[in-house]
Amino acid sequence: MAFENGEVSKEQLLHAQAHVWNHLFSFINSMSLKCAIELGIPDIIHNHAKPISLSQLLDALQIPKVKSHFVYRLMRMLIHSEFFVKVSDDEEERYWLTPASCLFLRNAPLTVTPLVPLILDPIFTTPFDHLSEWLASEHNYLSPFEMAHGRKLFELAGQELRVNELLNEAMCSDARILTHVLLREHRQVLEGMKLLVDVGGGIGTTAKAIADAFPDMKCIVLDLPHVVGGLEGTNNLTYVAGDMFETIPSADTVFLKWILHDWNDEDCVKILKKCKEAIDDNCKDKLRGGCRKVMIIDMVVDVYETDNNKAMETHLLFDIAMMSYINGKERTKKEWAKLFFDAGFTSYNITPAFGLRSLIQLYP
Ligand SMILES: C[S@@+](CC[C@H](N)C(=O)[O-])C[C@H]1O[C@@H](n2cnc3c(N)ncnc32)[C@H](O)[C@@H]1O
Ligand SMILES: O=c1cc(-c2ccc(O)cc2)oc2c(O)c(O)ccc12
Repeated sequence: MAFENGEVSKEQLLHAQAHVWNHLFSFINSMSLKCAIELGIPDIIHNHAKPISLSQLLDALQIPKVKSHFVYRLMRMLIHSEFFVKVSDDEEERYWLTPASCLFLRNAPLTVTPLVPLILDPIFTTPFDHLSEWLASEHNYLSPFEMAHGRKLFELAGQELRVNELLNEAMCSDARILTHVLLREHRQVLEGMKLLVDVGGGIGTTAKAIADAFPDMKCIVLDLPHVVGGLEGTNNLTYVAGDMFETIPSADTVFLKWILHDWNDEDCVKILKKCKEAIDDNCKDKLRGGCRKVMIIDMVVDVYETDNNKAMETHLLFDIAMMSYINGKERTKKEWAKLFFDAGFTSYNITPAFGLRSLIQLYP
């Protein structure tokens, strides 16, 4: 196909050019959002308790009037991206929140604000500068992240408190949303369990919510020493510092939320075999009984209709992100099934229970 010889129409040429512009400038979407969150615009509008005019917004931001037009343009961009809506009255246009900007209210129980400093921190964006070099290189770097920083992500998190905190806070905010849905909509999948181990459970947000909702269930959080070291458990919640590739405490249920997408197939099979040992060990202990299974919360790329383009884009973005941070991947139904059978499990079911993520239940 050539533009020069008239094979492609003038409209197609200009459409292609606009497509390129949109694509190359799309990082400005993230950066405009980051700017609004750093300025605290969602909280200002929320605290105002009714749609806010541009001049009221400038006053609250303590931004001089000479910059009014710049803030207007930032808001116009973010209205287009569906983070705010414009409400017009007789005098002037006013801004109000959307469901997406409500997720950025700092003190809201389900806030996602900690994702911004994580995903847009240079530690996490620099690996993308190394993507082509990594693909073309003969070095044995596991990921563009390792090529950029000379260390793997979880190694760096173990060495730099700031990175450890960025990761843990972001995971915690995700766990709050997930448990909100899990405990309201899918509570039955947890019923009857006596002992659950949350493998790579971070600082324990998910396990704590489950332990509080089921006081008769005992929960264990297994994670690396730099994550769980020094954390205090409760009556029915215990922290264990360890390595999931070595030992997973025995339990009737092993819970893996957003773990397997961090690892390649070979490592996933190793982890799943350890999970199977953990539930098989528990079976030998007849006193515990319970319902033996592994619960996985992760993406299944092809559970949605093929015409759900937005869901597909999110899956693809996560897939490239996981490849770049950690040599992980997002998997299709067929790829998941292979891991499960290679690890010795006999059956499984997939429920698209959490928006773009699914609940996979695996049975020995
Ligand atoms: C993507 S985070 C998921 C955290 C949590 N499951 C959640 O979804 O909120 C991955 C977690 O796995 C932990 N992790 C990485 N390698 C591990 C290992 N070898 N043994 C135990 N945990 C590990 C990390 O420290 C981190 O907390
Ligand atoms: O950098 C990240 C970000 C996430 C992430 C994205 C969306 C959420 O709602 C929460 C967290 O997840 C990551 C992850 O699982 C990982 O292993 C490495 C990096 C990140």
